[in-house]
Amino acid sequence: MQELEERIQAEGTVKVGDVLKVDAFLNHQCDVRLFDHMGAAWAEHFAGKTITKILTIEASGIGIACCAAHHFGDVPVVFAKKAQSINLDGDQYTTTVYSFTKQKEFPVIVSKKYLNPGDHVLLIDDFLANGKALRGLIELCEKAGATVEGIGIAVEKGFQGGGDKLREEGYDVDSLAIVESMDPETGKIEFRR
Ligand SMILES: O=P(O)(O)OC[C@H]1O[C@H](OP(=O)(O)OP(=O)(O)O)[C@H](O)[C@@H]1O
Ligand SMILES: O=c1[nH]c(=O)c2nc[nH]c2[nH]1
Repeated sequence: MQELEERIQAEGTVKVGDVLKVDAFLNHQCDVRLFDHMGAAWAEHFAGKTITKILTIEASGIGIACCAAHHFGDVPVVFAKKAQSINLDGDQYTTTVYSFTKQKEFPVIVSKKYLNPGDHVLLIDDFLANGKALRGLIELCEKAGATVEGIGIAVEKGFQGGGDKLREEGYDVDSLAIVESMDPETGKIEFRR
């Protein structure tokens, strides 16, 4: 998606440790017009599929998923929580995920009320790096008996391999920008073509 690639080139910075910082528009300050355009791009890609629910993971996937939902008939958006809470009651599907930016393991929890065997799920997230967050969401869907119809990602770091492994396994992964290489010393960012 050209608009997203241009924003990354204009406002993104490359940090050591394979971190691309795009918090001016994607995952701290949020450009909702851009999010809307991203939702439209995923709707075009997944046009032939029936989507009954969007599933994401807190925190950074939530805003993007909510904007995308408008393009899928305002389907419900469910986000997996990364901490237990007195506000979480009843039976839950749980697993654990290693967080790329926080560098520690988190529980990942969805109430059984909000993920069902009849659901046809689109997974949405801001970043795809090693694929840990998506693996957690896929596991929750498997536990619920829900079908993963596709995966919509804003920025995939292709050189970390998580996305290509999922594609090899047959998942339909639509990443709107795939960073093939990035250099913290020069700041150069190259996209997959
Ligand atoms: O493919 P992976 O290696 O799993 O990396 C991608 C995940 O990393 C980030 O989550 P993180 O927990 O780091 O931060 P967040 O709380 O801002 O969502 C991002 O939001 C994705 O969920
Ligand atoms: O802001 C972010 N930058 C990244 O490079 C990244 N990788 C996973 N999650 C990420 N979030």
